[in-house]
Amino acid sequence: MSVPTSPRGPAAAGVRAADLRKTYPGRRGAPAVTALDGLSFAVPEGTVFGLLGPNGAGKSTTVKILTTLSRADSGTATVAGLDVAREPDAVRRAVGYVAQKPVTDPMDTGLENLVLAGRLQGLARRDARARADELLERFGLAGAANRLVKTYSGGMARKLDVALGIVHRPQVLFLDEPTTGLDPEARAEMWAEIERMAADERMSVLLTTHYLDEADRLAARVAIVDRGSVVVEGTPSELKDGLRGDTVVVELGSSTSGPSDDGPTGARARLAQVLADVGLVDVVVDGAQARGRAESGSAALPGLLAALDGAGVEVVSATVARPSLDDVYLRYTGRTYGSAGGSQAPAPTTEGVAA
Ligand SMILES: Nc1ncnc2c1ncn2[C@@H]1O[C@H](COP(=O)(O)OP(=O)(O)OP(=O)(O)O)[C@@H](O)[C@H]1O
Repeated sequence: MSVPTSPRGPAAAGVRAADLRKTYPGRRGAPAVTALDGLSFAVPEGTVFGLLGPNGAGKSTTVKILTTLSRADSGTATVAGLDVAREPDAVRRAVGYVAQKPVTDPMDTGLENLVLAGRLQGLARRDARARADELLERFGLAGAANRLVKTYSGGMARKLDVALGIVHRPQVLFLDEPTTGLDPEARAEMWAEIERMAADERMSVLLTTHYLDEADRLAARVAIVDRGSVVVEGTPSELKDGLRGDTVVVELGSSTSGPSDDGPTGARARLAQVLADVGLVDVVVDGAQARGRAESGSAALPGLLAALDGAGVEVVSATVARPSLDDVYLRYTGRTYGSAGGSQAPAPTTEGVAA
């Protein structure tokens, strides 16, 4: 789980960030904000790397520095072997960036969008057309090449965004939330394409995502960022295997958050305590779900259900599973990762009991 520190190690051609620090000055008398506080990680060439973290953790600031849109106060970073502070123009040519917001023109066709992007990257008209055709084919958009982008489905439009980001054959691709809002089929297609780009073209991909299953499936390595630094880094398997025992998840009935003398927060705290009392660690109660880890989930379950019953808590279901990246995230940030919206659950709805 270590972060390579050699300035010219095998990771040099991918991405390497070492001890990045960045503070934004406070506006109108507000205190300064430390966005990055010694952040380090390395993306080996030709691999997908997942950068995960709660809102405000410093992911966007990191990507801005690596794509030369912002400068670090201190620390060093290389992208495709190039120093972002000393060789920004070369870095810009070496990277592709697919933002969350579409950059396509909805009133142009897919083909027109791609040809224009190629021309803007300095390709001759013929080469831009050839590259556009190649990318349309590859992303399964050839049949829709001459349709206005505004008629594309969400999945097709997102694929076109990614195609635009790689028109100039970048060595390193920054992908910000590539599948947010896509249906399962479109997500699966996008995943296959991302895997192919990394494997077949030795492209290094830095993925920021709010879907932990996406990071688990796609990323060779992930880093969890919190408060401006990497709190843990490794392969998804390493990180999950690093958590001992099983995860126990209890879905609670609607009566659970019912009347309570000290309100819902007090009810959640007491519920968390019930789980902790039967030996569960890293306990969190979040909405209608309570979870924690036990050395043996199946051994802990009868006692847990009896304790919940004794406390008058209605249980809808209880499951035991191997730890997931959600559990890793919770362990290292102390927060759960929200599902669709992606941010951590707001503090007041979550009640935890530390290990
Ligand atoms: N231009 C800015 N001026 C002042 N503070 C900023 C600026 N940009 C970011 N910040 C602050 O720096 C911290 C890190 O923000 P950053 O956007 O890098 O986090 P993030 O992990 O990308 O979050 P999100 O997932 O919400 O995009 C936050 O506290 C944020 O409010």
